Amino acid sequence: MSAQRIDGTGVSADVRAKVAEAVKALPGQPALAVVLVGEDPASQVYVRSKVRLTEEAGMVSVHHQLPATATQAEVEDLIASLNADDTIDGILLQLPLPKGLDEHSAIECIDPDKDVDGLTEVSAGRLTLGKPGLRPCTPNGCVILAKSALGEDLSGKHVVVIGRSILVGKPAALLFLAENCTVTIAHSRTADLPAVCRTADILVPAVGRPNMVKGDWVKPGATLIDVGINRIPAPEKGEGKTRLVGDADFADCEPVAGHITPVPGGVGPMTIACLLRNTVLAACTRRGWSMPEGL
Ligand SMILES: Nc1nc2c(c(=O)[nH]1)N[C@@H](CN(C=O)c1ccc(C(=O)N[C@@H](CCC(=O)O)C(=O)O)cc1)CN2
Repeated sequence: MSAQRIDGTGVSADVRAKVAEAVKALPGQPALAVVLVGEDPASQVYVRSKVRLTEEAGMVSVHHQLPATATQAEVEDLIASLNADDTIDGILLQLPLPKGLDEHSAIECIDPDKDVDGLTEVSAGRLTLGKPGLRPCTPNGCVILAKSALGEDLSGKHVVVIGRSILVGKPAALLFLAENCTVTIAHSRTADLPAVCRTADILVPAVGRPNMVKGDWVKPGATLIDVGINRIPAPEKGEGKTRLVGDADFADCEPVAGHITPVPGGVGPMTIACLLRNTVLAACTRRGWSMPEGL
């Protein structure tokens, strides 16, 4: 038996369609400001997608580009001006920042009510305390994909998240906990990692190590939500060519798992869909609009 593939591209398109429907019913247009510092090619691609998909969902998108030589003060002054701009509902600072800039300090400048990435300390605190707030996009996407495979009720499932990053691992663990899952966070110092992974009903590798999770790390029938998006050399495609792979060895895990996300086309597209959803939620909260149903 081979695992059923979880179609992240399709699920993310459904989320974006719901966002677009919700936007039509609002009394005004939510606005997202995207800040890109420097010219990292991957970040440029992601920012272009964010701008295009924000507009396709019927929202306003404002793109701010700063040079790689921008100072910490210039980045933080721009964020402060976006905080003060009442027409802006969401602020996204594209990561990573160029070397020499302090990401944490810059993120902390974002008004938590406009923090559509869910990365400020206030957003993290709200998530930890189970209070309403804006949730980090990639982890939110993981939960939505798990539900698309297993149904709305994830309670009692044992989730093993591999990785403890602030962007994915820790918030993913908290989001699955909020779904009444039993959660284990595994990491580089975890003893007998394969054995821990084999206890998971839902396995969420988020470490950025290509093909690390092997088939014999997966409990038969388990759901594998692969957060890793790693570019590796692909000499079979020609000299200098590359391809994307996840943190799980797909060919090895697919015969064992019950459901599995591919890379590309799994968790990645959910990140932007959840960002658009957060932009609507931020606009509704800030402007006192009632929250659209079904979002
Ligand atoms: N401020 C943030 N910066 C970054 C985040 C984030 O959530 N907030 N996440 C990543 C990059 N990212 C969005 O910004 C992102 C990554 C991947 C994808 C995606 O759809 N990937 C495709 C493959 C794309 C390709 O061919 O390269 C897939 O997995 O199918 C979307 C968004 C780091 N920075």
